[in-house]
Amino acid sequence: MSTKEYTLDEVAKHNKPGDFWVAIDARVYDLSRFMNMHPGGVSVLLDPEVAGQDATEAFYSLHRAEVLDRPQYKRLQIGVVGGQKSVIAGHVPGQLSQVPYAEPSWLTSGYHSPYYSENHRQFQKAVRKFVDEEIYPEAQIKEEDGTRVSQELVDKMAALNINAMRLGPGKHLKGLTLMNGLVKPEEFDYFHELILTQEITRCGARGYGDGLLSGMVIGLPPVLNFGSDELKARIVPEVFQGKKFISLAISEAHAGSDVMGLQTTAVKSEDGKDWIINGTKKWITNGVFSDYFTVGCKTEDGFTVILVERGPGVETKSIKTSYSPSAGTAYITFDNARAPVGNTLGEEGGGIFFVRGNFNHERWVMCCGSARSQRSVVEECLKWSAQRKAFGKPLNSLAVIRSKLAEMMTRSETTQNWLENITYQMNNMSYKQQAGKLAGPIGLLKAHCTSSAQETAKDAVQIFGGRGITRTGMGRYIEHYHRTIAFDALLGGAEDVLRDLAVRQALRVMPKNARL
Ligand code: HEM
Repeated sequence: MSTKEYTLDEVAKHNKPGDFWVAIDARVYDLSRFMNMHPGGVSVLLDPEVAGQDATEAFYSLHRAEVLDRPQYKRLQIGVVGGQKSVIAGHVPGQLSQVPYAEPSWLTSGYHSPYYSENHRQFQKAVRKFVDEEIYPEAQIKEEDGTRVSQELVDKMAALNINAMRLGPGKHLKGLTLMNGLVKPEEFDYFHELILTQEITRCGARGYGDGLLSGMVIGLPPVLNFGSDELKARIVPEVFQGKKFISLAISEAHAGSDVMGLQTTAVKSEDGKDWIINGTKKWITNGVFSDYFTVGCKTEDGFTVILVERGPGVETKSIKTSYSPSAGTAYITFDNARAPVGNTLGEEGGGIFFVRGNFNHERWVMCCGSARSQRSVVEECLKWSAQRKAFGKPLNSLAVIRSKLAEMMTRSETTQNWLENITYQMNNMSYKQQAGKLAGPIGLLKAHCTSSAQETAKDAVQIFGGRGITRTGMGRYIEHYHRTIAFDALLGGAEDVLRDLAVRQALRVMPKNARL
């Protein structure tokens, strides 16, 4: 970047087509050649208040700050304005946002929390830096072009054991070096995992985010918890190391939340050595590029979960959903596909219990993501309503806008605070206690998260207007959020089903002698 100094008077001399400069935030840009390619056209630039002038306000009311970080535009800068300092705070990788409500209170200066230790804080810093530098840039590209996460990034995540940490605390972390030794495996808890999930969510690329091995997050725990020792020794390390990919294959065209209505069958071969699997699975995240599938099947004794390896009889094809194909969402067909009986996860016929248990963790992870992305929407709306002028005043001078902001902030804060309470319970309960006591609250929290997220998405589009439905430019985050918000509300159980689950669980423990 050139640091050659110019005065505003010098800049003002270059105000014609072919010889055109502007100053933006104390930096001088030569747009002489670019102006004919400018996506916003030439005429806006030739406005006497822009041509050769300090166009900072005009620029930031029409472009995201990141535009100037793109390499092709960075090189348009020829120097700086002498005696002026750049004041616009763009995003600095690894740093916390200073916008109110843009960070959870535990990360906001002057606030306190009983839940997070100094180690959590160090961990958050390291994860944010990694996400901002390594994941965020790739996420923006791949969400658009639809290709899957790069092997290079998967390898970097594996080197820090991020893949293993995304499965939460537990024996699977034993002996691993986590985040270059920042946290000891035995000290890693659900708050570390919450941090990891929330930091990754900040990328704001919903399809790519799911493509970033979320199939592993939900598909590997049944192997870890219920696979034979031989199976675990073979599968788990190669998945953690990012050499092989796995997904959870439960839902079908015939049934989603109604797990007992599934139709895929598994019968034993004549010699009793193999399962023979027939049926289909739909909406399987990461299925397109998975090597392994944790498959829910109807068997003689009920519902059995089997690890099926990609091979003869297993076909996957991409389903076009409203988010990016980089998620690898698949339709899967099993036509006489085989899996050794040793690949049975848990007891034959007993699959429903641990699939339900597995759902708790999956839903909690989704709550972590939902709470964080709502917060990012609040930040976008606070910034936009401060910089956008309507009727000669900033948008936030309108009471109706402030009222929407208040609702959004409330929803974002309630979800995070409830989530932290549940996370604390998880830290202090055994897996079995969690399955018994937290299925209802987690179901309720997830339904709350996703319904409030949908309200927030709707409000954000109103605040951003046309930009909220435009895939590029100022509203791109909001457009994406609004387009993809329904995913959270469906994946891992539909809202009504989860609310009902919570109420039924509460009714089960109602004291028989309770009276008004
Ligand atoms: C370094 C200088 C500039 C660069 C690199 C630049 C680049 C861009 C780009 C990439 C877009 C497409 C929309 C987006 O991705 O955000 C755009 C749109 C636009 N630009 Fe610029 N621009 C520059 C300066 C200016 C200035 C000084 C004005 C003055 C008013 C201006 C007015 C506009 C307008 C009106 C649009 C259309 C916005 C919309 O569709 O909402 N640009 N510009």
